[in-house]
Amino acid sequence: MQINDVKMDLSAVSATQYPKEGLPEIALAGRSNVGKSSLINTLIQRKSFARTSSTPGKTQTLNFYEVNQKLYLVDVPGYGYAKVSKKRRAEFGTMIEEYLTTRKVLKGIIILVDGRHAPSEDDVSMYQFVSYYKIPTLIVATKMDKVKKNQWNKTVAVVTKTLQINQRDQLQLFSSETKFGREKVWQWINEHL
Ligand SMILES: Nc1nc2c(ncn2[C@@H]2O[C@H](COP(=O)(O)OP(=O)(O)OP(=O)(O)O)[C@@H](O)[C@H]2O)c(=O)[nH]1
Ligand SMILES: [Mg+2]
Repeated sequence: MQINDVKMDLSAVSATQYPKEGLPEIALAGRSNVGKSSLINTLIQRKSFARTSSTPGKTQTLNFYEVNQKLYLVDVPGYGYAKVSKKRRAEFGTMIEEYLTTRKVLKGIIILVDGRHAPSEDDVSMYQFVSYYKIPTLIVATKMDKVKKNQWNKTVAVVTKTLQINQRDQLQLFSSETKFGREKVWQWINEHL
């Protein structure tokens, strides 16, 4: 997809701060440091529009990025970050849950997992949560530039089995380094708006 226009619209921690429900939204979730903000930058072809960091816990609010005046990509804070206090983690949980369960214009969610490892318990919980609410989901296994090509089938098998991906959802291998999978992710997004 060609990107003509991106705007970082706003950051929100609760429903009163979300943008008015004009455009469809696609959210990105996953463990801290898995590469959510990097995926957004790859999709919109900007190097560091969404702020990324090698230190986990960079994204701490729901960040709404408006693309081509057509949709919002919503960067969600990462889960499973051990250094965040229990209280803070509970607040994050509430913020993410509120967004995912109440947002009418949410059309789909992209859950990122690290293609180098089996999905974690947190990943499994997250996927079960969105499946329960029947939110259309694309699983993206990222950092595939770090996985040898002859292991890619194994990544597909392990991620599919661990998450028990159901038939209405899809899995896409991806790399923000090489941009592998970018068009396929856009295709899924466009099919779900
Ligand atoms: N090799 C490689 N590194 C990646 C890839 N995607 C992200 N990274 C690196 O992983 C680190 C974390 O990336 P972010 O995009 O900030 O991760 P995030 O999921 O937004 O993290 P939080 O905001 O903390 O939840 C950075 O150092 C990125 O450069 C990828 O596809 N390949
Ligand atoms: Mg981030």
